[in-house]
Amino acid sequence: MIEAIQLGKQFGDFVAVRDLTLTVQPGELVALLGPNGAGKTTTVRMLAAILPPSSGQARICGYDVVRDAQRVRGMVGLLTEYPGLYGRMAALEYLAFFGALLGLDAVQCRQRSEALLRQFGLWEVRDRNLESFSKGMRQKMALIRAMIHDPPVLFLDEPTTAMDPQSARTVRDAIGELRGAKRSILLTTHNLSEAEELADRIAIIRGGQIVAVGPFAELSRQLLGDPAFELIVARPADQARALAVVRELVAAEVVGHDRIVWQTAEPHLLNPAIVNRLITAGIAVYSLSEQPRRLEDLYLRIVAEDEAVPALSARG
Ligand SMILES: Nc1ncnc2c1ncn2[C@@H]1O[C@H](COP(=O)(O)OP(=O)(O)OP(=O)(O)O)[C@@H](O)[C@H]1O
Repeated sequence: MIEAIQLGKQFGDFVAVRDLTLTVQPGELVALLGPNGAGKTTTVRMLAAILPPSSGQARICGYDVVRDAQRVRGMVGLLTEYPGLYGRMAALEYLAFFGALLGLDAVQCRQRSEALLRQFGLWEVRDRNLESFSKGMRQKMALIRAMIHDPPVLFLDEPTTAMDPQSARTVRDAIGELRGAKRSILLTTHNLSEAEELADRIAIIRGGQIVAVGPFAELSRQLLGDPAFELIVARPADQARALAVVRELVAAEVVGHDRIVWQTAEPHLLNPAIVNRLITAGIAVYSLSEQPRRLEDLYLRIVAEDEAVPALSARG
């Protein structure tokens, strides 16, 4: 479990992280999102006991990141954006070397290396030097390295940045596989669809402060309002009449050239009524569908705010 309580970091006069309170439960993956310079990496480095906080507290599985820093480092796995790997070492050899640095028993380390290399499809290339690996393979190796001591907490700092789509997919699938029942994972990323795909909860940080936290669906409802629906008529000539029919029941607008859009908290009552009226008016419906909510809309809404928005659903 990861716990941050009013965590803060100052570099000289500059406040990089302020009053950050966040919990990641065992078995949970939380995505920490925010613009460049928002304080994501600084937060991760404090939580991983690499950088001492200026204020507040953080605990990893109950151990304080300052008082028990050494123990905390043994409990976390950290994947950074540009992990340095020793290119002249073979994959298996590298894991043995790294495991020894972490004080792992050689036999256990070898077993765990084999299991992870097999899990990530790298067992066949275990004797190849890492410099011959593709970017996706290297990032998978970095993930295996972060996992070699089976840490209960994993920090993934922009794990797929600057990767081609196929390598990013491979790494994303690997992250999906790492979500053990008991592991807490904190992921920072600029890739919003990645966060949407992987995260149980989203935390958005801006100017060093968390401004929203919660499951995506919950934050969407809070910030983007009621679900939105769009209707397309089969014959373009019917559109003006269809808009008038819909507007008898709900405020609607035309979006793009052919979509009639409205929001409602009671779609199960309203939408059948709209369809009935359209049929009675002899208007053929091509489609009626719910507009998908995208994390990008939510993120831009929050991050683009000029004024500080109050913390939302701070179920830290
Ligand atoms: N060692 C340091 N000394 C001074 N300022 C620092 C230091 N490390 C980070 N900062 C500043 O703290 C702020 C937060 O940086 P941080 O790297 O945590 O942001 P980030 O959210 O990870 O950004 P990005 O998305 O660009 O990686 C930035 O303004 C950065 O310049």
